[in-house]
Amino acid sequence: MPFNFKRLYFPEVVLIEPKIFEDNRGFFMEIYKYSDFSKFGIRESFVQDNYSKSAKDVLRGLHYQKNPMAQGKLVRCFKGEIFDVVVDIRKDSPTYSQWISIILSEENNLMLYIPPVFAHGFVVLSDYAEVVYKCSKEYSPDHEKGIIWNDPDINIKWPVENPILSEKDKKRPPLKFAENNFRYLPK
Ligand SMILES: Cc1cn([C@H]2C[C@H](O)[C@@H](COP(=O)(O)OP(=O)(O)O[C@H]3O[C@H](C)C(=O)[C@H](O)[C@H]3O)O2)c(=O)[nH]c1=O
Repeated sequence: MPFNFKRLYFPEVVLIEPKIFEDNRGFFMEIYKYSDFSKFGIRESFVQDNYSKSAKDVLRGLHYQKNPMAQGKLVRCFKGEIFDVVVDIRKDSPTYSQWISIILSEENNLMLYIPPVFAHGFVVLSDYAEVVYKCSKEYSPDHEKGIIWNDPDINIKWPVENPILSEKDKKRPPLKFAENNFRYLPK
């Protein structure tokens, strides 16, 4: 099995370590394979790939898309290092408004699977970070929503005090006013 899957504190969120094949030329790794992922329960088909480059201290997030365009994401940081954050925004979830973080980096090659009912964001720790991620639904501006990065009700311990944000992200609402119809469906 070329992947090692590990469920995190939110059991729906999965950390994936690809198997790296190194030789005198360099390295090779599979970064997604439907048959292995679906065996582990990640059965979503991905329909869009995204790629962003950000400078140090840039914070992108917290974002999600509303149903029926809610996006599952498979996130990788292949250049640099990011502090990646996932927030449970299901109002009926026992872990509602809680958050987890993981370092994704060029060094650790880790990937994060985030199901559609979580908000996602990251802040860049290295000089630059390049992030690619697969999405299980296409981008839909009409369904695109966000939550303010420093919402006191979530209280994320970001490792960057004054992050660089888009104008749009500066004006995101707090979680309590964030529109979503996600429901908690225990595994
Ligand atoms: C997300 C997206 C954006 N765009 C356009 C819309 C804007 O004109 C421009 C920048 O978009 P935005 O500022 O929303 O990009 P990010 O802040 O990197 O958004 C992403 O940041 C966090 C980390 C996420 O998890 C989401 O995948 C996504 O929301 O690209 C598109 O054309 N297609 C897309 O799929």
